[in-house]
Amino acid sequence: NRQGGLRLWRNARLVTMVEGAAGLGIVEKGAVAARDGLIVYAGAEADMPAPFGQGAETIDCEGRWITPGLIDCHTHLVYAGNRANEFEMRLAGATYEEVARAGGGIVSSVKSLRAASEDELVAQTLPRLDALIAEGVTTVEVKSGYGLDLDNEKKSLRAARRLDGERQVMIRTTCLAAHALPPEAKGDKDAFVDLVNETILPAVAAEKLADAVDGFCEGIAFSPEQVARVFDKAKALGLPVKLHADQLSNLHGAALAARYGALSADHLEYTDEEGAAAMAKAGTVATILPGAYYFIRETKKPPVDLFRRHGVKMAVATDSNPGTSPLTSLLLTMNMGATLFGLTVDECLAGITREAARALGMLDRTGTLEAGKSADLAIWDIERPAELVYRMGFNPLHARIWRGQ
Ligand SMILES: O=C(O)CC[C@@H]1NC(=O)NC1=O
Ligand SMILES: [Fe+3]
Repeated sequence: NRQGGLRLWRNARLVTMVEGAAGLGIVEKGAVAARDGLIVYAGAEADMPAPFGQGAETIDCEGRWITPGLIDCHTHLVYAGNRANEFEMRLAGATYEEVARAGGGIVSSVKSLRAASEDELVAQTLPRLDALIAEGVTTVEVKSGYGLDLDNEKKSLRAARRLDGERQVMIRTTCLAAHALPPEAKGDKDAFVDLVNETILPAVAAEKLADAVDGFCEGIAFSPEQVARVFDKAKALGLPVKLHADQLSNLHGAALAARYGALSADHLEYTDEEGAAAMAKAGTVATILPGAYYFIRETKKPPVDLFRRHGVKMAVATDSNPGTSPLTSLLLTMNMGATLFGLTVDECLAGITREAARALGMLDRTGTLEAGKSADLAIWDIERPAELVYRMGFNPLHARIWRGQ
């Protein structure tokens, strides 16, 4: 019989990601014990208190590496249809403006989402979620942002919430109603922000459909002033904020996010030193999204050196979305972060575990191999952790454990 459902993974090499430990917090000859979905021990097998060994269901990991379950802390995973046609148009030389005039861009995803039922959204999202899960992802953040009216934003967030009923995964949802202007808004951004603040956010908060609120601070989207109005409302509703900031220009979105104590500011290609310093002071995580940079052939890289110098924590995520980052591999995302932006192996692995958990306000529950946290593990057929960043398009996952199962 198993002692109180105790499970023990032994004879492993641990990437604990423990804060403050040197590098990856590696423990050779390590073991992880879990009971009722929580880690009760993670460390050297020789130091493990005796009770955790007795009566446990024991798995010999045969020297394999164990990391925390991976966390994709920035996705737009719930959407309908796709925009491969735009991709072809752009390859044929069409500009973004020509694509937009042809009905492309975010607006085309809005039309597709509005035409899809909640069930259809779930069905179309599951294959993308399965691709992430196949690589050991145990927590995924999912944004709305293609509904842009009350019913369709709620439909999107309900579909996102349903994902953790369909799969063994932790889903965190974010309301990104301030993503783009819907056609019916006829260019009136301030009136749309009123709709977001007076109609959408209160209803989303009342039904607990979102764990955070996000916005797109950009010339083609919303100004810092308009984002500030949305953030004031989010704060009034008791919801944490995050921001798509300084992606295509420097509107000082990073500093704005920091001023609101945002969990994270994301993209950040055009962020300056003042923004980095403000983020460091506020503890706002910099979420690096190399997939979008790569896919839209951006040339301005996020200021990784400034983040390092100012001690800004960095997360790494897929930004999985149909327009600028149709990417569903967190492993490939790490390779892009290293190859394109010079992130180190340690920064990439921290970026999809501990720092991704921090960007979701979930560091108390996951992101490292420590007692008391959810027993979310990924077990790998690799000789050294760098292999998880080095390869492009190869998945060395041996086993994925979510809440001890
Ligand atoms: O093109 C799309 O569908 C989303 C684009 C995506 N959203 C955002 O705020 N920045 C982006 O790159
Ligand atoms: Fe995004």
